[in-house]
Amino acid sequence: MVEIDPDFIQPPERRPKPNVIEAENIPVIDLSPILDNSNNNIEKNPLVYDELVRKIGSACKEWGFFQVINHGVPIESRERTEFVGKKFFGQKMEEKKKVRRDMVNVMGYYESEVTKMVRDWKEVFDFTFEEPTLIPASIDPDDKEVAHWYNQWPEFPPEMRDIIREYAQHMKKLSIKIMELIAVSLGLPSERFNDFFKDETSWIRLNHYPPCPNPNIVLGCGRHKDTGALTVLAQDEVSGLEVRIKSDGEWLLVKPLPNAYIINVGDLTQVWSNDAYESIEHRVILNTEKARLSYPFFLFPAHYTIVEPLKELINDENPPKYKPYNWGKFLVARKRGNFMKLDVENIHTGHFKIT
Ligand SMILES: O=C(O)CCC(=O)C(=O)O
Ligand SMILES: [Fe+2]
Repeated sequence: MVEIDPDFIQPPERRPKPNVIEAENIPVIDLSPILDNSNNNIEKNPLVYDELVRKIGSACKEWGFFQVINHGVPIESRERTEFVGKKFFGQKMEEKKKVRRDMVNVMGYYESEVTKMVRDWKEVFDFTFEEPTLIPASIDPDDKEVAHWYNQWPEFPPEMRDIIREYAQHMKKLSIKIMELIAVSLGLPSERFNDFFKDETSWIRLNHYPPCPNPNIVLGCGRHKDTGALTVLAQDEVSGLEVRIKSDGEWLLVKPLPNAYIINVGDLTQVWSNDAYESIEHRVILNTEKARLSYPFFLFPAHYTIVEPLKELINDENPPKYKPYNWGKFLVARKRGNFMKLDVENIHTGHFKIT
């Protein structure tokens, strides 16, 4: 057996099972009724829209995630993103480290991510959507000073900046469309969430998981939930994403469906909906032969957003299940936690739960 750095080794209860089970029945939702140029669009066919909303609502409730097809994102943009991502990660470490992230430049390359206090077998590249992104300067609740996040664009491949920027626009558009469907499915006006994203802190990550000599005791990404409103995730043809389904707590592998996107309900949607919808735990398993690339877009609101269950969704019978929290301060604390290595657990949404 090849020696593995102990920082990567998962405790026995978090290791992958020897027999991977493929998920069946994951909802696959056809978004063609809401495409700009659809023949079947909502004005022409309200029943089709109602059916779409019903499917989204039930996928959010029963699963906390689903896949979408006919989503309107041009396949060329996705392919170009995957191509430049592979080119970037294929470089020598010394080149990649030129754009390595640190406490000040939180965007860029990184190879030492930690999830739940164990190192992930992966390297990442992070890009913020708005340049610059406004963010609190510190975690101190009384400190009103604002700082800025900028991207660190690599020299190679030179076309990466334009390709990722274009792709990010498609991700934003798709994620807002899905938030609109989620809003309607909760009985709210479709644009109910939109103002939260005016000065958004959304970002894109490229995840590269190299083959691993011992995938039985190591994970590409440890179990976690995504903290934002929702995640729009693309994966290449190599499988690895597992989700922990709600009905029986079993880990199931999400087989790649060509050109589909995986949508994860995030913790924010859970809080806004006062637990009507729940975020889902997921992780990434590895294999000994093939590298894998995935690239999530994390839809995050403006830093000054006070996150709390929506007033329309709470009442005497259904009181708020979360204390309000400031999104920017939370985000800064999380980013800081990323540098605090293996001895402390990172802040998470559960800290605001009213018990
Ligand atoms: O690689 C994947 O499929 C999932 C990655 C992920 O969960 C994340 O980056 O938050
Ligand atoms: Fe995730």
